[in-house]
Amino acid sequence: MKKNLFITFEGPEGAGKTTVLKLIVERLQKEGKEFIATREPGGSEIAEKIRDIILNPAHTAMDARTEALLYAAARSQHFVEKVEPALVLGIPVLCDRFIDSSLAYQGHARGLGMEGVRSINEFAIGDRMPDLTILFELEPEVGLARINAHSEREVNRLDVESLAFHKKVHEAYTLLAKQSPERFCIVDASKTLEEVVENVWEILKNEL
Ligand SMILES: Nc1ncnc2c1ncn2[C@@H]1O[C@H](COP(=O)(O)OP(=O)(O)OP(=O)(O)O)[C@@H](O)[C@H]1O
Ligand SMILES: Cc1cn([C@H]2C[C@H](O)[C@@H](COP(=O)(O)O)O2)c(=O)[nH]c1=O
Repeated sequence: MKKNLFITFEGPEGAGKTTVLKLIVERLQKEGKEFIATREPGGSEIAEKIRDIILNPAHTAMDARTEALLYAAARSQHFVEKVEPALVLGIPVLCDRFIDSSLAYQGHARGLGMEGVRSINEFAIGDRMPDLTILFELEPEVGLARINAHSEREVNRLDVESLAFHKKVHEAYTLLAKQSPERFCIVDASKTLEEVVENVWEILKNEL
């Protein structure tokens, strides 16, 4: 049976992706599994620098196309430097956000169109899609309330978009999951953190 080597975590702001991934990483390490965990935008030195430019709240003048191209540039660098080499060696990769974030945020919520954004990403990374995507399903209001409740979290340029924008992001994820049911696995992220971690673990434990 083909192994799902390239696994991405997706979903709206504050859905718990980063927190859950950290806890899953601890479990996998305890079990002595070989894998890498990474994130987008970022995950490599150059891509982290691009992340700083994209997410800087002072960059209010950033054009939507510039934004989409910078995400794709960061993805290309991260993919070539970190993701692809691991996959070639058969090492599983767990990635906090990937191309679906661009389709949802830049393609749908920013209104650039999913097909245009898909095509610049094809230029960036070819046709390599994740094997499995865990979608953290959560109403945007709940996710935004979670991140606003934690004042220590750095607020980025996308966080402060309108509720209407975040509703579009949520709508896009629902659409993407419907378009590719063979790849998406939906987790109810409104449950307690412990429950969500268990649900994700159930999905992943046989994959890695
Ligand atoms: N199931 C949960 N119930 C309640 N709070 C949660 C849950 N999961 C995570 N949180 C809290 O919500 C906040 C946001 O979580 P986290 O940063 O992991 O989300 P995220 O999906 O990575 O968000 P973003 O994409 O915006 O960075 C954190 O303070 C975290 O402790
Ligand atoms: C990969 C990617 C991300 N985004 C957005 C989504 C979030 O608002 C930020 C990343 O912050 P996080 O705390 O690391 O989740 O960037 C995007 O709009 N497009 C993308 O391709």
